[in-house]
Order: sequence, then structure tokens, then C-alpha cells
Amino acid sequence: MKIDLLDTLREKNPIAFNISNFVTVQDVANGINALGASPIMSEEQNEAEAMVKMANSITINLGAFTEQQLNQIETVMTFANQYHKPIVVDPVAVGAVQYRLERCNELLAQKQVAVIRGNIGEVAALAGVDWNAKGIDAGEGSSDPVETAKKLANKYHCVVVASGKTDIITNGEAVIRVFNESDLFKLYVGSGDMLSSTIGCFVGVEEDYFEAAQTAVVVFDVAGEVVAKSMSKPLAGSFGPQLIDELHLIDVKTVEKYANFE
Ligand SMILES: Nc1ncnc2c1ncn2[C@@H]1O[C@H](COP(=O)(O)OP(=O)(O)OP(=O)(O)O)[C@@H](O)[C@H]1O
Ligand SMILES: Cc1ncsc1CCO
Ligand SMILES: [Mg+2]
Repeated sequence: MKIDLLDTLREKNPIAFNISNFVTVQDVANGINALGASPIMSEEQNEAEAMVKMANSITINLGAFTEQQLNQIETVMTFANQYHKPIVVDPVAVGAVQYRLERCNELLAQKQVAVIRGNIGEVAALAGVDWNAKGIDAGEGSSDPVETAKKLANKYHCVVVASGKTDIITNGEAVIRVFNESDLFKLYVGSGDMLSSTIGCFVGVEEDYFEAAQTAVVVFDVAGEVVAKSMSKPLAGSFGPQLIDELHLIDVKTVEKYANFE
């Protein structure tokens, strides 16, 4: 695993164009800014081409889109493919809302993305695998998460990150599992969105998206684990800001020391 990519990210300070959702946009901007990227958000169709040309990567969060925003998302993805800029998609709640699943599958069928990052309920829905998702949460199911993630990666020829207690990263063949974790992630609603946008930062500096996604997951998970272990009162409300602080502080040595993957 290329943990050194964390230094590369900070040297390059990539412009990370994010189409976020209104719930977590500020955590995403502050989280990746603290990490060492330069976030920019936009919901305006008329500046889509300029945004894509300027950006090193695009992260598209489908957390709360309107019909108008969907048109902008489609335009942005078209330009991103045209200008060869990597796209990360976060398919929020596609396992729970049929409308979202259909729109997301349409986008993924028409455009090439670098990485899809969702919880296992979202990944299963896109892969067409049986699972009971619950709103924005993963929910429950008995299908094999690794086979499910691989199926989705092969369906859309991209890297898939299926997050959960164990995070699974696959390019459809090889699989890496990351075991770093904390229960506090589940209590802080911006965690998943921040993880997707962190992956967005790393694909902006590393052309091997499988490597980039691995580093992003390990850095993010170790940051959360380090914070949770250091808290005298491990509570949800203060976890978020401290996670942003740790994304600022974390270095390659710390990640190497605590990273737990195979
Ligand atoms: N059960 C769990 N125990 C520990 N860590 C978890 C657990 N589930 C998820 N995580 C961690 O939380 C982070 C976000 O992943 P998660 O699967 O919760 O995304 P999500 O469902 O999209 O979250 P969000 O509701 O914030 O959008 C990941 O870094 C993952 O490792
Ligand atoms: C709670 C919530 N609702 C739509 S998006 C979002 C944030 C998690 O993605
Ligand atoms: Mg989510």
C-alpha cells in the first residue's frame, strides 16, 4: 500500500471539486481542506465545464439531489469523462429509495467513474444483490460483502469501496480489507461523505485508482480510530470536529503505525 501518497497529496494540494449534499457539505469541505486538498463546491450548470477543467478530481455525492441538480451532475460527469478527470460517486441511500437507484444506475451506465464508495447496502443495491438497506444506513443482509463489491466493480469497470466495520476495496479482482474502525463513525452522519471525498482527493494525485482508494481508506479510518481512542468521553458530537483535526495532524508515520489491513 502506498501510504506515502499522503505526502504527495499535501505537496500537490489538489483541487477537489465536490458536488455535496446540504447535510454534510461543511464537514466535507473542512475535512479535506484540513487533510491537504483544496475543496470547491458548485451546483451551477453554467460553470460545470470551468469547474471540471480546473479540478484534479470530482466527487459526486447523491445524498439529496433535486431534478435540476441531477442535470448539472450529468453535465459535470460528461465533461469529466471528456477531460479525463477521475470521478468518485457516493450513492447515498440507493438501497432504500428506488428513484435514487434508477438515477444512479443510469449515470453509471452512461459515464465512466473511477470509484464508487458506499456502505454495503448501497453497494449491494447497485450490484443487484439482495440486501435490506435502511435509509442512509447499510441495514442487514446475508450476501457475501466481498463478492458483492467485486460484482459491482466488474459491472461498472471501476474500483468499489464498500465501507462498514471492515472496509472492502476492490478493482473486481484484487481485494484489500481495512480493519481500523470506531463505533463513533456510525454516530457521526458526515463520516461516509467525508470518506468518499477523501477518496476523491487521492484519485486526484494518483492515477492508479485502486491504490489511491486504499490509501484514502486507511488514512481516514486510522484518523477516526486515533481520535476515538484519545477521547475521555467518546461522544458523537465532538467526534466530528476532532476527526477534522486529526485529518490535519495525521502523518505517514502514524498511519503506518496503526494501519490494519490485508
Ligand atoms: N459498524 C462500524 N463500526 C466501525 N466503523 C464503521 C462501521 N460502519 C462504518 N464504519 C466506518 O465509518 C466510515 C463511514 O462508513 P459508513 O459505512 O458508515 O458510510 P455511510 O453509511 O455512507 O455513512 P454516512 O451515514 O455518514 O453517509 C468508514 O470509515 C467506516 O470504516
Ligand atoms: C442524512 C442525510 N440525508 C440525505 S444525505 C444525508 C447525509 C449522509 O449522507
Ligand atoms: Mg453515506
